[in-house]
Amino acid sequence: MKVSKALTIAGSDSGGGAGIQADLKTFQEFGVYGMSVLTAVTAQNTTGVQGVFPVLLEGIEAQLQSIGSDLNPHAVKTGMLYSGEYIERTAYYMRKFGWNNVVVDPVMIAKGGATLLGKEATDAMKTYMLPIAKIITPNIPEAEALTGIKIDCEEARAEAAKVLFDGGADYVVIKGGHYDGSGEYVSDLLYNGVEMAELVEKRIDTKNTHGTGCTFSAAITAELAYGKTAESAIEHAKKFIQNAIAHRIDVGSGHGPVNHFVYRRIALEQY
Ligand SMILES: Nc1ncnc2c1ncn2[C@@H]1O[C@H](COP(=O)(O)OP(=O)(O)OP(=O)(O)O)[C@@H](O)[C@H]1O
Ligand SMILES: Cc1ncc(COP(=O)(O)O)c(N)n1
Repeated sequence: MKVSKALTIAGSDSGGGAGIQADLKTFQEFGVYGMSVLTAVTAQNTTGVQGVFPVLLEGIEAQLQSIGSDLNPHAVKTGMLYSGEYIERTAYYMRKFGWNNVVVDPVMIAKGGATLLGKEATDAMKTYMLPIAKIITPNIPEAEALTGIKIDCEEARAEAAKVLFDGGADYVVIKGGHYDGSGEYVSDLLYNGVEMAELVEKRIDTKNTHGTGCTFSAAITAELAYGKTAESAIEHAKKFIQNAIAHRIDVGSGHGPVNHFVYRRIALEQY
């Protein structure tokens, strides 16, 4: 049986809510064969990040070479890339193997405030990752860091989306989870170089939002692996993350994860 294959290049979250674990769980939920290149190990749980331990650069290159020489993913996503040097080498291998269905989630800071990407790496993200990104999915603080634009209104968000498009991404999604936390709705802005569109859903009042960004971008990647268009992949991923936040599971005492197996659970509940 032929299957669609997706690769995540990201950090490990020992707590299982974000990073590689969120990505692989999401790939599985979408029926896509998941593969991983680990960039860093984090000691992490629902209360925060207790430690960050990068994988040797040599180890990252070896993993990329192993995947590229044999497994040929249909789509690839990046998450926590740790440093400018790691970004540059990762981009090199992505180009070398001709991976062009690429979703870049420019992970910089964990929800609890821990730094997951060195400040010096912002330039590397712009130089090496933006030009190979089919879709880039920053949250508001990440879009601000990448563009230098303070996003405090819709015009500023649209301006930032244009700057990221001009930097080389084919599609820009600036996520609204961090935007106006008191609003009734949460909106993500999608820009394809021609028009701006808003993806709007009801804001769910919950503290279980750990890993929302990872899960959302992994769902987009899974859909791209199936051969879906970018627009349709983003739309479906938005519905998935909404369901995964809404059908909450309770794990840990802090900011819990989203429900990665929500579709399976809904299917089981229907019996
Ligand atoms: N409370 C919420 N209710 C509904 N949707 C939400 C909520 N919080 C986030 N989202 C959605 O989840 C997705 C991820 O957005 P968010 O802005 O939280 O990304 P992020 O900060 O990169 O996530 P993380 O860093 O936690 O992985 C977006 O589609 C966003 O609209
Ligand atoms: C390994 C890893 N990658 C990404 C995130 C971002 O997720 P969040 O902002 O929800 O903490 C994380 N916490 N850990």
